[in-house]
Amino acid sequence: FTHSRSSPSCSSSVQLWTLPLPFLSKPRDFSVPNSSWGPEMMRLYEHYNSQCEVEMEGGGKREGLWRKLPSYNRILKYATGGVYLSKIIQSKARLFTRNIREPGAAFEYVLFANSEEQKCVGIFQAGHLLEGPPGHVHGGAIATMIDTVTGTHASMLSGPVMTANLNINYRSPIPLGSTVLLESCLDKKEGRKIIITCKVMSTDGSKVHTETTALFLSINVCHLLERA
Ligand SMILES: CCCCC/C=C\C/C=C\C/C=C\C/C=C\CCCC(=O)SCCNC(=O)CCNC(=O)[C@H](O)C(C)(C)COP(=O)(O)OP(=O)(O)OC[C@H]1O[C@@H](n2cnc3c(N)ncnc32)[C@H](O)[C@@H]1OP(=O)(O)O
Repeated sequence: FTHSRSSPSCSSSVQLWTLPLPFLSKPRDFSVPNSSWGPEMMRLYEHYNSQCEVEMEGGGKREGLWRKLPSYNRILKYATGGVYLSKIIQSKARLFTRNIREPGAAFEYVLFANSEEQKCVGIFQAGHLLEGPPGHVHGGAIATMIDTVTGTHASMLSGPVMTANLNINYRSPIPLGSTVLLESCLDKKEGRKIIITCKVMSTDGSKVHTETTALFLSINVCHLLERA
C-alpha cells in the first residue's frame, strides 16, 4: 500500500517505509479483554483464543485453526501504511464502534478468523448505550456488528471492499448487556462480488437473533481516497 505524502492522490506514490518513525508507531488494539467483559464474553474469547496456537510435541508452538484479528479506532490502520494515512486524511475521523471511551458502554467485540474453513466469528457484548426497544439492542447497532464481521471477512478474502447490500432478518431481540456470537460464512465469490451469510446467535446456540445475506464489492481504495 503506497501513497503520496502531500495529497491523497494515487498517481505519485512514496514507499511508506521511508516515512519518519513516529508515524509508524503500533496502534492500540481494542479487541483485548477489559474490566467490562462479562463471563460469557471472556469464556468465548478464551475458547477461540486458545485455538490460535497449538502446542506441539517437544514443547514448541505452531499456528492454530483460528486467528485473532486486531481492531483499531480507524479502518485505515488495517491497511499496510494506514497508520500514517490516518494522520493525514481526516485525522479526527474515528471508527464509530470504537469511539466511546467508557469500557463496556457500547460495542465490546472481538473477531476471530478461520481461513481453512473460510469462516469468521465475532463475539459481541452490547452495552447500555446501544438501547433500541426498552432493554434490548438497537437494530442499527446489530446491523453495524453484522457489517463489521462480514465486511472484515470479505476484505480478508478479497482485499478492500464496500458493502453493496445487507439483507437482515431480525428473528428475536437481543437483551441489552448480553453477549452474542456472530458467525460469518463465505457463500460465493463471483468476480468482484463476495456474498457472505451471517447468523447472530445466543452464546449457547439455542436462539437465532438474526440471519443475514451480505453482498460486498471489491474496490480500489484509491478511488475512495481521491473522493476525500
Ligand atoms: C471502506 C474500505 C476501506 C478499505 C478497508 C480495507 C480493509 C478493511 C479491513 C477491515 C474492516 C474493518 C471493519 C469493517 C467495518 C465495516 C465494513 C465497512 C463497509 C462499509 O460500511 S461500506 C459503507 C456502505 N457502503 C457504501 O457506501 C457503498 C456505496 N456504493 C458504492 O460505492 C457502489 O455502489 C459500489 C462500490 C458498492 C459498487 O459500485 P461499482 O461502480 O464499483 O460497481 P457497479 O455498480 O458497476 O456494480 C458491479 C456489479 O455489482 C452489482 N451490484 C452493485 N451494487 C449492487 C447491489 N446493491 N445489489 C446487487 N448487486 C449490486 C452490479 O449489478 C454489477 O453486477 P454485474 O457485474 O453482474 O452487472
